[in-house]
Amino acid sequence: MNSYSYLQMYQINTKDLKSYPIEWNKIFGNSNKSIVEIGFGGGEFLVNLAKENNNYNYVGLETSLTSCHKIKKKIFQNNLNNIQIILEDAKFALREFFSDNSISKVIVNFPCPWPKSKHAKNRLFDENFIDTLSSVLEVDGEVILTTDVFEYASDVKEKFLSNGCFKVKNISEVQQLPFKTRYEKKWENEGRKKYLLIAQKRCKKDIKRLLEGEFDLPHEKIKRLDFDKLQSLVGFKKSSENHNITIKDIYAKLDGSEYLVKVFSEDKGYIQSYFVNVIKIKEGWLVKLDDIAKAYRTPSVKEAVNIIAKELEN
Ligand SMILES: C[S@@+](CC[C@H](N)C(=O)[O-])C[C@H]1O[C@@H](n2cnc3c(N)ncnc32)[C@H](O)[C@@H]1O
Repeated sequence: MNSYSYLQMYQINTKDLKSYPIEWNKIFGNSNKSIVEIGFGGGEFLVNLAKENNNYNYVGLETSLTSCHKIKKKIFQNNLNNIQIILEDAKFALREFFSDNSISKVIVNFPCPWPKSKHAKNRLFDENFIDTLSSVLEVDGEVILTTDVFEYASDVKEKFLSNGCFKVKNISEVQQLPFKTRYEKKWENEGRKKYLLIAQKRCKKDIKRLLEGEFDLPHEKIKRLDFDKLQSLVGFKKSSENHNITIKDIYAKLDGSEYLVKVFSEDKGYIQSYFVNVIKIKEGWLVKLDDIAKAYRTPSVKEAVNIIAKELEN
């Protein structure tokens, strides 16, 4: 194996899956329970945890590609086969990729606190996320949050209590984590304190997932293509209670046999940017979700393919 081949390993290509939630026991080839770390950063905590205890499967969720590369190097160097990672927003990933009652612990070390109220929507712990935790954790399963911001810990504690499905221990000050992380070192150097919050699941709320079940690539056939109609789609917007769709632009292949429609869509706050292809085929034109710049086949993505086909057909 050359020195960078490990970059292809340990990461699930979640957009390629044919069904959701993910069957983790098939991925790991065992019946162990799962522990999930959100925002693993340099990967110090998750890798050491996985080295120490082989009785669990470990899944790391991160939005930073650099962090994913860093942890893969550590997993490879330690020859671990009990960690998989996903490059994705944890609010989406925890809800869509894990079935009910399937996780033993969710660990979050030093999440970004987003202290300004205008940035509050970026905070990890919101009401929907706590509903997700109440579904995906097993009964008695725990959320273990460490933060350097006491107000953040108290705000999260209040949210767990108002959800009603969690028993929450008092926030305590901790001296050090079992494995030191990059941010723990950073805050220690600045003399900041660390606070621990543990919430234990007691009951379950039902959540609606966007991706449950089996998925095919959405596609529609149309007989003729009116180029003026295609062009007029730029700027098209559709908003409904649960999703929004905007057509941003259209790109053409030089020989006119294929067009790429650039779409932004949002499902319950989850935003995707992707392409819908309009391709010449023998019997007319095929409108389908582009399979190179991939998107999850959420309701808004399926609707975008249908809308484009319908508008072109009219
Ligand atoms: C302050 S750093 C802490 C990193 C690490 N836990 C540590 O203690 O060194 C927060 C990390 O969370 C990640 N992150 C932020 N929002 C996220 C989200 N919604 N889903 C997954 N990861 C997220 C960031 O990319 C970043 O690596």
